[in-house]
Amino acid sequence: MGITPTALEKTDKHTLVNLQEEFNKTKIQEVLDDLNQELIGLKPVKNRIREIAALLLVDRLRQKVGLSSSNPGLHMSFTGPPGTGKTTVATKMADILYKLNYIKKGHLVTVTRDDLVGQYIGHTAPKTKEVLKKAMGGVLFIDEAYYLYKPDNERDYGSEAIEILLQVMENQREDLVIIFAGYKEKMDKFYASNPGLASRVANHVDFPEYRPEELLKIAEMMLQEQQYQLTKEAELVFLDYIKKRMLQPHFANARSVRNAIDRARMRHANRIFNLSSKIVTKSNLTTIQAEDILKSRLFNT
Ligand SMILES: Nc1ncnc2c1ncn2[C@@H]1O[C@H](COP(=O)(O)OP(=O)(O)OP(=O)(O)O)[C@@H](O)[C@H]1O
Repeated sequence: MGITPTALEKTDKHTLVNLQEEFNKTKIQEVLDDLNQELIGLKPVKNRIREIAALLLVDRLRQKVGLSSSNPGLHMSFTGPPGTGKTTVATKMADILYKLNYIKKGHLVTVTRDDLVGQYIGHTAPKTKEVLKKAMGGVLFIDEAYYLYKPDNERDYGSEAIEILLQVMENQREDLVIIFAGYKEKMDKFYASNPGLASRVANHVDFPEYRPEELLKIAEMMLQEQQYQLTKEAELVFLDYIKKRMLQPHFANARSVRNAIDRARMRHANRIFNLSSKIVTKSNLTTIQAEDILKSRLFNT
């Protein structure tokens, strides 16, 4: 079709070389490796982020060699229960977008409804615009985004904030990426009530709830970072603790695990402090024992 096989081959070869070079240049692999190392589990999320990164990279490359670019939508939706790594992954996503030159600064600004919506007439627009100003050049992460929309209250100022966000999403695509986050079911309802907004959110990532064994691994990783470890017995007790905690109200996955660890460290310190011998070994200082966890009120009920 006008192109000789040799010419086509040459172009193909040329493009292939560019892809590899471009990929190396962006240092995206480092971000993906960090993501892999820092977060336990989350396989589907990690795969999805890799897919999005690949799409964005290929699109950049197509632009470079003069091919049509589909102009990929950059706004995203991260759904899942609290403490499942949405904010952590959003930080990495911001870095990827920055490295691919889609945004100029690459920082993450995390907000909730209260940061965007005022309580009185005339307060919402300046509040939302102030947040947008801070987030320009980076990623705006709106946690529990569905609280922006209150269908029962016609005069709620949340819709004013949504209007402003919509304008920015459409007109300043070069400067700002928005990630809407929250529970899946509530987000689905939010999108259904705001089709204009939904149509501008191109990438959806769903964060699954962690299994107890994954939460134990997360705990062990967090402890290791702080140079602590669990005894074998403490491991089993902690797993038991997690299973009990999951059934309690306000359970927030890895965040609840982090809080539990903080409390276990407190009890550990107390135990060490009360030891009859005031000479302690390094192992005393680093080892969390079963009793440090068993003293949690969860085991007294
Ligand atoms: N898979 C994981 N491996 C290791 N640490 C994790 C993992 N998931 C979450 N964490 C840690 O748990 C804490 C909470 O995670 P993060 O804030 O990213 O969750 P979130 O889904 O954004 O929660 P929320 O929506 O409630 O703000 C962070 O300290 C994070 O490092």
